Amino acid sequence: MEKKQFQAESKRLLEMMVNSIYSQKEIFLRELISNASDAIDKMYYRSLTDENLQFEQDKYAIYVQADKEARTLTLRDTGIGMTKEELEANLGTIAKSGSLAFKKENEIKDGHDIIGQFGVGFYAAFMVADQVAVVSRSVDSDQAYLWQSDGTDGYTIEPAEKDEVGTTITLYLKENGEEESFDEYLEEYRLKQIIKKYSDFIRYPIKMNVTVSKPKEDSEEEYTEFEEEQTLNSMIPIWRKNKSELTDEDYVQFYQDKRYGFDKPLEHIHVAVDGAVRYNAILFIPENTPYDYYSKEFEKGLELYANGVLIMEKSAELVPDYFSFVKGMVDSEDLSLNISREMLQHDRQLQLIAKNIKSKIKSQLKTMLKKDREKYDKFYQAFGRQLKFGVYNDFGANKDDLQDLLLFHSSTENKLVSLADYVSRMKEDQTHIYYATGDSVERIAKLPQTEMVADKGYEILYLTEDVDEFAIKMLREYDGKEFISVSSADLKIDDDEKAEQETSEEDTAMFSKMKEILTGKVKDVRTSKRLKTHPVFLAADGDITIEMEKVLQAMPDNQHVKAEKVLELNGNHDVFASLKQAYGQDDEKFALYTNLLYSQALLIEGLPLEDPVEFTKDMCKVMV
Ligand SMILES: Nc1ncnc2c1ncn2[C@@H]1O[C@H](COP(=O)(O)OP(=O)(O)OP(=O)(O)O)[C@@H](O)[C@H]1O
Repeated sequence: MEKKQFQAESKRLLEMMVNSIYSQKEIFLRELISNASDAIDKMYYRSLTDENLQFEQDKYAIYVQADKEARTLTLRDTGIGMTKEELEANLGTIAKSGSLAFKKENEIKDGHDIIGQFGVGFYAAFMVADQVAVVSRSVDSDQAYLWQSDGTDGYTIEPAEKDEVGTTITLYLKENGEEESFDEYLEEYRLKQIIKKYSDFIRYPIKMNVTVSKPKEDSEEEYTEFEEEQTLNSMIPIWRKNKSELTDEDYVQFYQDKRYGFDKPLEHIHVAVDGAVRYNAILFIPENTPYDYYSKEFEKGLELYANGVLIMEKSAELVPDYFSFVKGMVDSEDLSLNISREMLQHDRQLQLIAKNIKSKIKSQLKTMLKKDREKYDKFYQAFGRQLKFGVYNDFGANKDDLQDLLLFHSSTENKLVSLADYVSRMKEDQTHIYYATGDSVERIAKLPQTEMVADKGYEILYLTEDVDEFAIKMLREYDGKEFISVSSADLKIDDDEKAEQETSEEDTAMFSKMKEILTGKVKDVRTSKRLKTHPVFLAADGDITIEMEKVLQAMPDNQHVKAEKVLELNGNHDVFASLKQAYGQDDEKFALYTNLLYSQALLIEGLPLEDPVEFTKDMCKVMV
């Protein structure tokens, strides 16, 4: 059977490609510069085997020049150039990559400097130009050729004049339309911006004549303008340098040049991995919380480079949410890019890198916590909240990774403490980790429910942020020790006091009466095992504590989740005696006392009084 070739309608294909592959037109410049860099790299590789060819690094450069009058943008390189046949094959055939072929022919396994592989990047020029002229002279030929095309009607090739080996590409920019202007690609600042963004780390200098103004010699107010050739890219990616060559200032400079933040980095992590996946990364932990950090506007992610060429400005997949404060970049030669280089084909490599990065950040933070506590405290102040969200989110999937990075206020220490610190200080008879919640350390320290635990000499973690208790509940335990709130019904303290406070039958009847008075407000009334000097306290039975109720109520999608409140009374307090006296003798007084005790308990918990006017009236009744 006769086998037929597919016929490609090149014109249509080119049109489709030009208009659908790339999401941003500015990319054309990245593609042409990458081609120029590849062409110079090929000269380098050629010089390794060709004795007649000397590769002198400083002879090689890429020149960019705009001509506003002619509305042209020209790129010139001193690379390997193309013969007539190569022009035809490489620029006349879509998806034919001379660079990929070069890599294969020369068996360049570590040919990681060569960027091109798909054979389409060049055509990105037609997104901004309606006519492209390429004059090229190959290192293997004395004759130069001009390749020309309008991107729709094929191309022409004819002999041309060119003194030096290399390639000059001239783009005749499209006319400005109503919605689109192409003039921006003639503006110096714009070209500089695009080059800096995508091609900053191309290894050869990208040069442009730029207009500079200087004060005139004899006057400070008058300026003269003149042209100066400037190199626009930094060329050497600092992440490829050896760590020992770099100073802290170099990293700060990089952080600021890249505008990762307006602050200074608190810490940097320089990674060079050469294993199952090869990559370099420079990661930063900023000093300050970005103003929009805890808002929806904040976008996490690291810059992603493939061979020094920017692929993505914010690759979110590279950092987990709980480390979303980390800024920086990753460069890898092992990424399977898609044709536009804007995305990755499949993200196995990316996942590997992300996993690796996660553990690097974690271990760096652990080291900081251990070795430089002051710095860690600073970090924790800025981003600790995010770590706690990390413990809570995803149903606690990451809690093991994060639990050792958490810090909390403490009843016994005048500083934030880690869970490991706490456990190391636990008393011999202590089986649980105690915590108390409230708006501030000062307020928690005064809470009646902390009395008993504190009296036992047990340390109490003070949870002051809304997310704290949710994170603790998600952790459930640390090092085999369960967390327990000082407000919980059973404090797990075996004590004789328990026996002391057994409830008598008479008290039970009195509590039922109180429950009746407080219908809908409390689930139960009972004597407290934990109160020492205070008369009353509002406990919560069940999983939802009063602090959690407060947080949930404040959320926009308030689910009306309520804690099961229990009024606990101190049986040893004088107030309890007064209450007992009123019970059965003076119903009005008994109701008054009950309501007042309940209101006091609400106030201690930081809960709003249901009826402040009624409360003051009750107070007055007691006073007169
Ligand atoms: N400035 C140049 N000097 C020498 N050869 C070039 C130049 N520009 C392009 N070429 C040749 O043309 C081929 C096609 O270029 P094109 O940009 O379309 O694809 P590519 O660079 O190979 O791959 P990619 O689509 O991944 O960028 C290149 O592989 C290269 O052989």
